[in-house]
Amino acid sequence: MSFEKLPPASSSGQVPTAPDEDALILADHVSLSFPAADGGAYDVLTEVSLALRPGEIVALLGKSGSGKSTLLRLLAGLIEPSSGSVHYRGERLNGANPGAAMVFQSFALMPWLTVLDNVELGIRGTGLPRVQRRALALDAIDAIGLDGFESAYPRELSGGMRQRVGFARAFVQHPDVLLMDEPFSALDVLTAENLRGELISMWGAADFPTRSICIVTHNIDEAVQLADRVLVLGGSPARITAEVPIVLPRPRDRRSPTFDAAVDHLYGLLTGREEGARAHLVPGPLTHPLPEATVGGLAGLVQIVVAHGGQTDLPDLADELAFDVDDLLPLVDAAQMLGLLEVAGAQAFLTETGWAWQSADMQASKRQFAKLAVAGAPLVSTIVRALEHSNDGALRDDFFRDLLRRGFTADDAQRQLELAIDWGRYGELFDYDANAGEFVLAEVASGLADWLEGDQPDRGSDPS
Ligand SMILES: Nc1ncnc2c1ncn2[C@@H]1O[C@H](COP(=O)(O)OP(=O)(O)OP(=O)(O)O)[C@@H](O)[C@H]1O
Repeated sequence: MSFEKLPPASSSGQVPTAPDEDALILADHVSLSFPAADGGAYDVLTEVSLALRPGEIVALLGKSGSGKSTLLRLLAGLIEPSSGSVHYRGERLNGANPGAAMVFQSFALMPWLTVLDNVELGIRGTGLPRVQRRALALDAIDAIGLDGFESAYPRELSGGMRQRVGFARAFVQHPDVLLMDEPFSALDVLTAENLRGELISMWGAADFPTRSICIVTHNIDEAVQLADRVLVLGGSPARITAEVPIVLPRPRDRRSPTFDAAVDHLYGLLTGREEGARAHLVPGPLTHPLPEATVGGLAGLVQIVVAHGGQTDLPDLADELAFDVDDLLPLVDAAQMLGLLEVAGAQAFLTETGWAWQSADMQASKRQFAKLAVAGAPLVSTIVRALEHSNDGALRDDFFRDLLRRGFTADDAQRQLELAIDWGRYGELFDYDANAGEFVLAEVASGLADWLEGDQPDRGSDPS
């Protein structure tokens, strides 16, 4: 592929120190809100500032739903910030970013077009003559190892090959900046590893035209493997909560202690410190949503930690279970919310409460869970309190849905209700009548009433 000659991209792992005025893309105090159902606004990002500088790969790391893809779309100029601004080479964006090309998790190919036509789409509208567009597309196809497949249709290709087409469609634009939205997460482990390796060798080649890559990921390992700098997104609305330089030479050795230390550090930032950052907020269903964890999943996690003697290294545990960080973190968050686990750095410890819960018989375990959920899970306690104050111990689900819609999308609000129902039913706090769309107070919850009215519910105290 005929890449224009450029200074070699950084392959030393050194974080470049170019000042922000040299930034290729600059986000300046960017906030973004989506319209909420009640006519208000749902804030996704707040006051995010970042610079993508020449010679660096930056990873945007955050939990699911933290706003990573939204931030990437802002950098691409596909959506406009509600406040603040995005600049490309000093020019404020007003529409699609002319220096950026995107690679999507879903590949985003046109099923009715061949590989060649899909790749050529990347430079449609550039004004280049057809012959030249074809030649460039063929070069890009060649560079990404797809020659021979020019006339194949996406349905004839494996996932890895389809993503290669996605890469070629971006590379054919010779973009200054490559914006990648979880490009490897829909691929199987080996294919993803292979493609990551190829991306890094292209990045290290002197004639690779792209000056900076920004990759969205929820995979800590991937962030440490690829990035010169990791920006951690967290909070609600999300902001950049940490910036971690990864100063490791390439190719990076996953088994090295320094690689491990970087993974542990990021794991700690994702699991622990975010809680700290939110600690000043009065916990409520909107500020402290229920993590995506069922009671069954929680019990499983606690059992595994017990099997490890009550203490475990979370990245090791994720590896051991062949889990993605995205799978494990919500369970850990939920266990922390209920006081079953404590997390320090990347280490998780079972608390006394956790030990007691896992060794209790079924009825005692349900009673304990009820107490913990009312004390630690704001949405559960909100539902119990509201039911306690209703005339007949029953309330329409719309009441809670409307409350939640002040801070969540319709889908997320529904998911919060489903999780609360799972937790509430297990603790026999309330039941949910799906036909009537009603929450109904369970008898056991009435016993919690006095305790709930107390000043500061103590997780260990008895409600009765
Ligand atoms: N067009 C939209 N309208 C309303 N809400 C949206 C829109 N796009 C995203 N959201 C909401 O914004 C929040 C952040 O979404 P986003 O996709 O950016 O998160 P993410 O960190 O990339 O998540 P994931 O890792 O699951 O892809 C989510 O709650 C999502 O539901």
